[in-house]
Amino acid sequence: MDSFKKLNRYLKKYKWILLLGALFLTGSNFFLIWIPVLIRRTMDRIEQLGAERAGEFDSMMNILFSSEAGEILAYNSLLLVGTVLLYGILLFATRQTLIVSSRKIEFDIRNRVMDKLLVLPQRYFAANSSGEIYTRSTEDVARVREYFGPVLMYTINTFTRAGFIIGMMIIVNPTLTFWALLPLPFLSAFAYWVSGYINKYQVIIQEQYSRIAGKANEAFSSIRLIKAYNRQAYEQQKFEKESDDYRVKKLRLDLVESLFHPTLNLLIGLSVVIVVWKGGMMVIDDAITIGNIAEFVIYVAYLTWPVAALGYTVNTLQKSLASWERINNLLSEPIEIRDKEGSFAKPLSEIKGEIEFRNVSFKYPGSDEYAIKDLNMKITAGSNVAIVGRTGAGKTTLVNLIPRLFDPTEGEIRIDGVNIKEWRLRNLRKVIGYVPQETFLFSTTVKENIAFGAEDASMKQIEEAADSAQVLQNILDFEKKFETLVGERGITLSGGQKQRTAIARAIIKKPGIVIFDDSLSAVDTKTEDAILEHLRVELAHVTTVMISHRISTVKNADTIFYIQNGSIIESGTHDELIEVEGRYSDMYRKQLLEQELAQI
Ligand SMILES: Nc1ncnc2c1ncn2[C@@H]1O[C@H](COP(=O)(O)OP(=O)(O)OP(=O)(O)O)[C@@H](O)[C@H]1O
Repeated sequence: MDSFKKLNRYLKKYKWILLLGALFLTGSNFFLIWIPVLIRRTMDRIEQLGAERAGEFDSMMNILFSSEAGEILAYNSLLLVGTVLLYGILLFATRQTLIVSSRKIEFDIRNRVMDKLLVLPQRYFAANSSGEIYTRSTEDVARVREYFGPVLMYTINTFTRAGFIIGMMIIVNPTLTFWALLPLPFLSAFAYWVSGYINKYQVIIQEQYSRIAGKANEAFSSIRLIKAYNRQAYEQQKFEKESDDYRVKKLRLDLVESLFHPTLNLLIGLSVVIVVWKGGMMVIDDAITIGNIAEFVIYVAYLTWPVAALGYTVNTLQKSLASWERINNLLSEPIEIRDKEGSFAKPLSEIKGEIEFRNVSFKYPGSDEYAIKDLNMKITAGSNVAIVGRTGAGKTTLVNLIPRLFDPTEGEIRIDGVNIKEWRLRNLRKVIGYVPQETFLFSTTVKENIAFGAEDASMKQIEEAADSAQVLQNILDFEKKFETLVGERGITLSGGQKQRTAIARAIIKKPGIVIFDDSLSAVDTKTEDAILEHLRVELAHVTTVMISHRISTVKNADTIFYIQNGSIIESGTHDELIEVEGRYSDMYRKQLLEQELAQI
C-alpha cells in the first residue's frame, strides 16, 4: 500500500493537467452519445412525416426529396457534423493531456531510476545481472507509464461512456437495455482472459527474444574465436534452436490474437441480434420506435470497446503494479556510500596527496573471506609507490577503497590526515585519477573519451594528456585524428592504445592522487619506458599508486608494497627488497629468467 502511495505521488505534479484531461474525455463521451440520438431523431422525424402525409408520397424517394424532409435532413446532418467534430476535438485534447502527461511521468521515473543506479553501491551491480538492471530502466518504466496513460484513460473512458450510454438507454427503454447489455459481461470476462494470456505470452516471448539477442551478441563479439575454433556450425545450431523456440511461441500468440477479434465481434453481433429481435417485438407493440432500434445498435457498438477495455485495463494495471514494485525496490535500495553531514571538501590546489591505511580490513558483501586483512600503509604526499603481488592477492581491492568504490569493513583510510568518509564524495573522487584494470572506452570520439576525465578540457589539454600517455602519435595517424570514433560504430583500438587513452583520461584531470591498476600490461616494454618517463615528469608532485605484475614497471618506485592474502608482507625500494631475498626478489628472479629464456 505504501508503494502504491509512492506511485501516485508522481500524479501530483501533473494533477491539474490530468484533471483537465479527464474533463475532456468526459466531454467527448457526452458528445458521442448525441450521435445516435440525432440519428434516431432524424429517422423518427422522416418516418413521422411519411405517416402524416401518407397520401402524398408513394415512395421513400419522394419523402426524402420533399423540401420538408430535406430541411430535417440538412438540419440534423449539420448538428451531427458539429457533434462529431466536437467529439473529435475533445478526444484529441484528451490524448494531448492524459497521454502526454504519462510520457512526462515516464521521463521523471526513468531519470530517477538512472540517478539512483549511478549512486548505488558496487554490491548492487554484483548481485543483479546487467540484463535485469537494463530491464528496470527500460521495460519496467514503460510498463509503469501504462498505469498513468492507458489504464487511467481507459478507466475514465469506460465509466463515463458506460454511464452516459446506459443512462440514455434506460431513459429510452429499461427492458431493452437489460437485453442489450446481457452479453457484455461475457465480453469483458473474455477480454480479461485473452489479454491475460497475451500479456503472459508477451513476457515469455520478450524473454526468448532477449535470449536470441544475447546469443547473437555473444556470437558477434566472439566471432574471431568461433572462426579460429571452427565452431560456426555449432553456433548456428544453438542460434537456430533459440530462434525456433521463439517462432513456436510467437505463432501460439498469433493464434490467440487472431481468435480475439472474431470472438469479440461474435459477442457484439449477439447483442445486436438481441436488440433487433427484442426491439422489433417492442416496435410491433408500439413501446419504442424504429429509430430507437438504430439508436440502440449504435449504443451497443459504442459500449464494445470500453467494456472490452475493462478486461485489458485490469491486466495492464496488474502488470504496471508488478513493474512498479520492482522499480520501487530499486529506488528504496540504501545508498551505503554517501556524504556525511558536514562533509569536508578541499580545492584541488590544496591537496597534498598523503594516503594512510590504518588497520584496514575488507570483506566483499556475501563473502566470508577477508580480501584485505588488517592492513597498514602510509604513502607520503607526492611519492610514487607500487603495489605488487600474485593474482588474487587483493591489489585491486586495496586501490578500490581509496576513491570509496567500497568502504572498509574495519579500520580507516585517511587522505591528508582526514578520514575519507569525512570528505565530500564528489570532491574526493575529483582529486583522484583512476585507471581501472579493465579499460573501457565509450562508443564516441577519441577526444570525448579523453575529455571524460575533465568536462571543460581544452583541445590543447587533451593533446597534452594524449602526449603524456604516449598515444598522441597514434591518434594523429588516424584519418579523423581526435574525431575518430571508437568502439562499435568506429575503429577498434589495440589493447595498448586503449590503455594509453584511458591513462590520458585519468591524467587530464590533473589529479592530486593517481592510481594505475595494471594499466601498462598491454604495452611493450619500450613504450612502457617512454610512458613512465613522461609520467615521472608530468606527475612529479602527484601521489602515484601503480599496480603491476612487471618488475620493469615498478622498480623505480619510491616504495614497493608486496601484498599477499590481503596483507603487506614486504615493503621498501627495489634494492632493499632484493636484499631481503623474500617474495619480491623471487618474483624478480623469475622474471629475469623468463627474459633470458625469451632472448635465447
Ligand atoms: N566483487 C567481488 N566479490 C567477491 N570477491 C571478490 C570480488 N572481487 C574480487 N574478489 C576476491 O577478492 C580477492 C582479491 O581480488 P583482487 O581483484 O583485489 O586481486 P588482485 O590482486 O587485484 O588480482 P589480479 O592481479 O589478478 O588483478 C580475490 O580472492 C577475489 O576472488
